[in-house]
Amino acid sequence: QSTPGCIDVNRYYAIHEDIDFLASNIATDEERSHFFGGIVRLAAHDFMDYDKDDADPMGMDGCIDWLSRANAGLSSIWNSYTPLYRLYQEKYIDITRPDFWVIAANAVILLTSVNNALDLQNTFYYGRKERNECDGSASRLPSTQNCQQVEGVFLDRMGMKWKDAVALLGAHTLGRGNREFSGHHGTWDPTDKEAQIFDKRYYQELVGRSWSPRQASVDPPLQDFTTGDNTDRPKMMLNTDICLVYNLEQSFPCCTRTDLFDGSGQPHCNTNWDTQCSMYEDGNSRKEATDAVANYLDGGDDNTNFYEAFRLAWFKATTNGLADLRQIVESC
Ligand code: HEM
Repeated sequence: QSTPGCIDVNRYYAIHEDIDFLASNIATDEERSHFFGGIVRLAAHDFMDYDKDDADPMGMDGCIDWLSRANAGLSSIWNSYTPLYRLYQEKYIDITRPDFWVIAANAVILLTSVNNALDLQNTFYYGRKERNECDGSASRLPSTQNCQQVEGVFLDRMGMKWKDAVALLGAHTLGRGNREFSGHHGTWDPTDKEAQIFDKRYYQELVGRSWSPRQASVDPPLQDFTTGDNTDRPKMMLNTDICLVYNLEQSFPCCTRTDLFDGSGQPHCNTNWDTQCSMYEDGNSRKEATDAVANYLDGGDDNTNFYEAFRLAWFKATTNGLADLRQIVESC
């Protein structure tokens, strides 16, 4: 019998097996991509409320403001009826909620990474404390409006670098947005199958396609970017994704690749938007974001640069401000 709350290697990977099993019971690619993506998003929404300069820094504490619009959709992953929640209740209740969320996300990342190459066990630490009230946490979460949101969360409050922010946003390669949750509908990757693979596809999509502005919703008014034929399942990028490479403050409304045409000479950009989005010039601090994108794209199909940057950024984000964390042990 293991010590309550203790996490050893067996237990850590047992959670991986359980999540793999839950995923295998999901009937469609669309739902499975949301299951994977939703688990990673859940952990991210817990750590993105960290503010190093506030008397109550928050961060990973298992506390989400469930009533806030910023968190809409997370309850389809975590509430008393969901398989993940039930798994926790039945087998892992002695582990704190934030520790469990990180392990669950680590499991998704390992299971969905190419050749199961991104194992985050060596950089996993446990012992996070959980809380049930975190008033004001949702006001620290980023909206999808512009790059200042990205800077506010990752650089100003979480104390990270652009390369970390860009690596973390690469997680948008998993899962989808839903019109009933955030109002931004579609996937960053071209298919629901690809939205279940944790790889550098997000960056390839970001720089490789003509993204044109789209009105995502009228009420509330939301704008994002889309590409191609959207009849059955839209593809999307948020302003906070596009702005890692393109200077929207300077050139919006614009299309990201006015140089791409189809076989009959028609531009890939939506014909309403024929202005080219500009890129950041040397000296602009956001150029660091673009350089990070280029770095993660390096090496053909090899994901090493992205994986190693993600490992570091994820470690920082999931341990930010926390002391007394412990490495998992061989045996409890
Ligand atoms: C500027 C920061 C961010 C913004 C503005 C943002 C915004 C969004 C939005 C609007 C959605 C769609 C939600 C829905 O409709 O269900 C979403 C989904 C998602 N986000 Fe983010 N996000 C950010 C950062 C992150 C980070 C740091 C991670 C993880 C490291 C992450 C992982 C995901 C994943 C995996 C999904 C898909 C969820 C699903 O399939 O249900 N996001 N994000």
